[in-house]
Amino acid sequence: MGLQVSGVVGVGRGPFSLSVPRGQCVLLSGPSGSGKSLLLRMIADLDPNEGDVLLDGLSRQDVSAPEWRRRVVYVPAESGWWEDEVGAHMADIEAARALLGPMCLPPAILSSPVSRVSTGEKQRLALIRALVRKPDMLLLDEPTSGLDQASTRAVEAVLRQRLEAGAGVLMVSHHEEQAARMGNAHYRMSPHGLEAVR
Ligand SMILES: Nc1ncnc2c1ncn2[C@@H]1O[C@H](COP(=O)(O)OP(=O)(O)OP(=O)(O)O)[C@@H](O)[C@H]1O
Repeated sequence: MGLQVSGVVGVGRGPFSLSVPRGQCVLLSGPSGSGKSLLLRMIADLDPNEGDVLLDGLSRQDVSAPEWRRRVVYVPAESGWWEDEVGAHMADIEAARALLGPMCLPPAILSSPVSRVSTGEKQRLALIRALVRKPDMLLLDEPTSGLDQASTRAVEAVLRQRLEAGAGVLMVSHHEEQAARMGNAHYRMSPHGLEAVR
């Protein structure tokens, strides 16, 4: 059970193979520009690619693209916002409200204009936006980069709850300590492809 990626090639890269069992957090590190974001985007089927990607044995070819991206959600390092107000982006406003405290965010932030929200707040709100859609797999691109220690620990605690509830996480991170705290497995992206660190 979980995510199985086999022989994925695209944008002149790969083949990449890895697995993310449910309940586990898999870390992905590697030099800037080595293709970590590209791999997450290919798994979410946001960039052209070929190869087998299965969730709990179900091939992504057998579900619609929007349904695949709801189940296997990609959260970029910098998310796009298209409405004026933060709350208008949340598919489930009550579920979003319930996550504000655990993410160290003030209750009033859902009614704030996006333009008044800080970069670190937007980063956590983008994660909340993804979480309220109840994905099975979270593909997170540096979800705590630039956050202070308290906010980083808060995000990690929320992710740990999701892992305990049976979700899987594939997360780009450059922090060794975070890998030790969160990662059940760790891959490094190198010019030769993915290398298992542990
Ligand atoms: N759709 C695309 N088509 C072709 N090349 C792309 C595409 N998207 C990104 N690239 C290129 O692929 C390379 C890898 O980019 P990517 O964003 O995946 O790196 P990264 O490992 O996530 O880097 P960083 O740690 O700096 O975020 C870059 O040189 C980038 O310009």
